[in-house]
Amino acid sequence: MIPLLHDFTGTRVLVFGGGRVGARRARTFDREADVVVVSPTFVEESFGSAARVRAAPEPAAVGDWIDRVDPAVIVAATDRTALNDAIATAGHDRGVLVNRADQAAGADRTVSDVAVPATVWSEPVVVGISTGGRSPALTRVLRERIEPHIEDAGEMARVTGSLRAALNDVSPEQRRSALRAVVRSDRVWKALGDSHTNTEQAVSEVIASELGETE
Ligand SMILES: C[C@@]1(CC(=O)O)c2cc3[nH]c(cc4nc(cc5[nH]c(cc(n2)[C@H]1CCC(=O)O)[C@@](C)(CC(=O)O)[C@@H]5CCC(=O)O)C(CC(=O)O)=C4CCC(=O)O)c(CCC(=O)O)c3CC(=O)O
Ligand SMILES: NC(=O)C1=CN([C@@H]2O[C@H](COP(=O)(O)OP(=O)(O)OC[C@H]3O[C@@H](n4cnc5c(N)ncnc54)[C@H](O)[C@@H]3O)[C@@H](O)[C@H]2O)C=CC1
Repeated sequence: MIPLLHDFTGTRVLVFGGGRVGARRARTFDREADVVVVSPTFVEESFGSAARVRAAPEPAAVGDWIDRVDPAVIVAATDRTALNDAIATAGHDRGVLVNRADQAAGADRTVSDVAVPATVWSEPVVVGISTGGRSPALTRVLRERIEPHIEDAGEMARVTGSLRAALNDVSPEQRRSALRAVVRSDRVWKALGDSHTNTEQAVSEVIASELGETE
């Protein structure tokens, strides 16, 4: 499976199942989409700002729910395999993305079947981790290990994003080498993680030394 990034802003996501997994999926998609969770019961856990609808649709009624909500993604997170099967089929029939929580999608997987990776955010940087459905326990541990390495990446992205725009009076080669020097600089990374150090100054010095050397 190849990871791709989707922008779900302005879309709806329909989750079937109000257990721990349904709640987790609701929180995942709540960052961008309007989430509706349909379930006869809901765990005592945050569902973000998702709308909770108390209902227990039978397999035959799933299509109507999808047509009414018109979601970009459907999540099958109920504890009933036959129902999750019906949800997946109804989603495939309508060309909607389907995420099944109860199986790592087998041989009959289609391009509409999507897996949810573990994610580490340092906005706007995001890291997704998957074991191809083989070992969610490993996915979780890898996520925990990666987290501390990503903490300052969002700030680095912002700093170098502004630099790309600001370095408009040098050649493309110089701009590239300056940006590469900054993202590789231990000094700049250290400054990002330390509120007492002036990041801008560290960046300026790295650039000056880099451009000085290449001129
Ligand atoms: C295929 C997938 C569904 C999909 O596509 O969305 C899937 C499927 C299943 N998970 C199961 C079990 C567990 N899942 C977790 C945790 C997470 N599982 C997640 C994703 C995925 N899980 C997708 C593939 C991800 C990949 O490719 O690696 C994460 C990343 C995201 C999330 O769920 O929000 C989240 C980590 C969040 C984090 O902490 O970062 C733990 C660990 C724990 O809880 O400590 C356990 C228990 C330990 C174990 O079993 O390993 C079972 C068996 C259920 C049973 O036994 O009944 C199935 C079904 C099956 O495999 O058949
Ligand atoms: N992806 C993952 O990380 C994991 C996946 N799983 C799988 O996902 C499934 C869900 O896991 P949990 O949330 O822990 O289970 P759970 O048993 O806590 O939740 C299942 C939810 O489905 C609801 N439900 C029952 N009938 C329904 C209907 N007709 N319509 C809508 N909702 C209905 C129940 O009321 C309950 O809220 C499990 O059966 C398991 O196979 C389990 C653990 C982790």
